[in-house]
Amino acid sequence: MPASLTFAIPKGRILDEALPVMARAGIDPEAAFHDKANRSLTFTTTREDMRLIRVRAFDVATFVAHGAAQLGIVGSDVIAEFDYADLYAPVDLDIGHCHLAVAEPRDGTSASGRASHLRVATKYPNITRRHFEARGVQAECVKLNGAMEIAPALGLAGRIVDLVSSGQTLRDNGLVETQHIMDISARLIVNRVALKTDRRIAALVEAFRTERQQAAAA
Ligand SMILES: Nc1ncnc2c1ncn2[C@@H]1O[C@H](COP(=O)(O)OP(=O)(O)OP(=O)(O)O)[C@@H](O)[C@H]1O
Ligand SMILES: O=P(O)(O)OC[C@H]1O[C@H](OP(=O)(O)OP(=O)(O)O)[C@H](O)[C@@H]1O
Repeated sequence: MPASLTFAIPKGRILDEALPVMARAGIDPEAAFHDKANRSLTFTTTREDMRLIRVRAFDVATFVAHGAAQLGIVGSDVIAEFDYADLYAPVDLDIGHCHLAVAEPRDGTSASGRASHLRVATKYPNITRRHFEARGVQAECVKLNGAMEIAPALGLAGRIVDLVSSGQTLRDNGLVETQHIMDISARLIVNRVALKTDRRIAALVEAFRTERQQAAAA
């Protein structure tokens, strides 16, 4: 029996969309996975040689980049933020669509002239710094892990960089989008070394590619 493969999936909102894609690629978690009362983090699957781990979205990339998991599913926002050399994202799963944007108060309270130095609240300090640097602006990032939208009203930062989908969270918190940074969707990610050394990984990448082609043609 070959060594078990570990597939990391995020606990959050991508999960519901990811499960049917995984099922069509031949991976179904055991029934306990769907039991909300179950606190286990590791689950068996319909493949004898694969287990799933359910972790936070940012940690999916970390587990896969370090080879602790060989495969995973994560948003392209997380991939861009970490920029891990050992992480390869071969398949766009066409789920979890949203975009990353700069936003500021609708009433203009953050716009104090043409600032060359900004303070930005975000979960994405690396993407944010790169985005502003490319425009000749130095961004001082205040790292938050959620609820970025309340930062401007409380004076923590003049602007935020966060994910936007419907735009409702921005609207409900008196913010407007001022710059579109990048479109986001969820990707299959694999560890590069594992891809080179274990043929099962390449076969799984192919299974996900085929699943996407069939979904697009349907
Ligand atoms: N509003 C949205 N619409 C579509 N996709 C989104 C949206 N918000 C987040 N995503 C995608 O889902 C991923 C996980 O987001 P989610 O909000 O579930 O995680 P989280 O709760 O912020 O993370 P954590 O598990 O670390 O608390 C993001 O990395 C992004 O790719
Ligand atoms: O444009 P919208 O459709 O309103 O979606 C955007 C919101 O969705 C995400 O948050 P999430 O709901 O995942 O909560 P979080 O604060 O825990 O990240 C994101 O961080 C925004 O706050």
